[in-house]
Amino acid sequence: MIEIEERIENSFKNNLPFTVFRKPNSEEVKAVFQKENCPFYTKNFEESGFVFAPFSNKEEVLIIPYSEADVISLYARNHVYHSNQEIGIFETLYSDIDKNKHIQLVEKGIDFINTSGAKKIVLSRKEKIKIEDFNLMDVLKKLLFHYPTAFVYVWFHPKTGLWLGATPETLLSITDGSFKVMALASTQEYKGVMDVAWGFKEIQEHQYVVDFISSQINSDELDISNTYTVKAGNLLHLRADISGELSKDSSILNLINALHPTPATCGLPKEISKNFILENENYDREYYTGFLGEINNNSFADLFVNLRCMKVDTEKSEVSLFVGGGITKDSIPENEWEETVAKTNVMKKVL
Ligand SMILES: C=C(O[C@@H]1C=C(C(=O)O)C=C[C@H]1O)C(=O)O
Repeated sequence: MIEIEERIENSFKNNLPFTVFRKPNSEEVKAVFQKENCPFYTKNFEESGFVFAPFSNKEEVLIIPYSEADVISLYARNHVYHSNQEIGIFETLYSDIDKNKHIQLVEKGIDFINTSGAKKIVLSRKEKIKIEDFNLMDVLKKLLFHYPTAFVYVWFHPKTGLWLGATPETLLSITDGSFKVMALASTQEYKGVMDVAWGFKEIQEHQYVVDFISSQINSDELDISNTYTVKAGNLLHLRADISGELSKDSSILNLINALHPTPATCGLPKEISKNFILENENYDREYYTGFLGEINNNSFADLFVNLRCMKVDTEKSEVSLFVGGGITKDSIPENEWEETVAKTNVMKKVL
C-alpha cells in the first residue's frame, strides 16, 4: 500500500488523473495513474481503461486509457486497511432546510406520479459537511475495510474533482460473450437479521427495475434469478440478477444506452422521470448515479452505479454526500427522508 500511497499523493498534488478501486469480494486493489493531465473521453466504450460517467448522458464520458497510465495491482487482506479511528463528529450544514426541501420534493414527486401516470421516480439530495482534516488515505482504507462486498473506489480528475464511494450496485458486467445486470432497489435498515419482510411498495418498486431491464435487453434467453435480500453496510436491499448471452449486434455502448439510467436511480418511464429530476431536484447530480469501472476492447466491461458516494473539496474543507430513494404513489415523505439519512451514514461512518 505504501507505493500506492505515495503515488496517490503525488498525482493529487500534480493534478494528474488517477483511480484506485477494489471490486466486490476481491482482495485485489488496482491503482491507475495517468501520466499526463490531458483529459481523454471514450468514443464508444471500445477502448481499454477506466471510465467515469455522469448521470446525464448529454456530457462526454471520461476515461483513463490504460495505454496512457501506470497500472498497479496489490493484493491485501482486510487487516492492512484497518483503522482504529472513531467515527467523526461533524457539523452538518443546512440540515433543517434540507429536510423540508426534500419532503416537499417527494410530495411533488408523488403528485406528479398520480397525475402523469409515471410509476416511479428516484429523488435525491446533496448534503454538505465540514471536514477540516480530510485524510484521503485514511478514508480510502476505511472504505476498503468496512465495505468488503461493495465496489470501493477513489477517482480524481481535474475535470471532475475528487470522488470516493462504496457502491452495492452493478450496472453491467460483460465477459466471454455473456452479460450480467443487477436489479437493486428498495431499502430498509439492517437490524441484525437478514430474513426480513418487505412491504408492497418495496416489492413493486423493485419489480419495476427487473421489468425495465428485461425489456431493454435484446437477448434470445434471459435468466432472471429469484429476488433476494442483500446487505450493504447498514442497509438491506432487494436484488435480482439478470444474465444471458450477448446477441451478435450488441455492443457495450448499446447496452449502456439501453440501461442507463435504470429505474433504480432514475425512474419509469425513463425520459419523463429524468425530466422531472432535472427540473425539480434543484441541484446537479454530476457523477452521482452515473457509472464507473473497467472496459476492455468491447469484449469486457465491469461497470458499477455510482451510489453511496461523496465529492471532496479539500480547499473548502467540504464533503458533499449524495443520497436518494425511489418514490412511488405509495411513498410516505417522512420515511423517504429517513431513508436518505440512513444512506448518508454509509459515508459518515468513514469520515
Ligand atoms: C438512489 C440510491 O440507491 C438506489 C435506490 C434504492 C431505493 O430506492 O431504495 C435502493 C438502492 C439503489 O438502487 C442511493 O443510494 O442514493
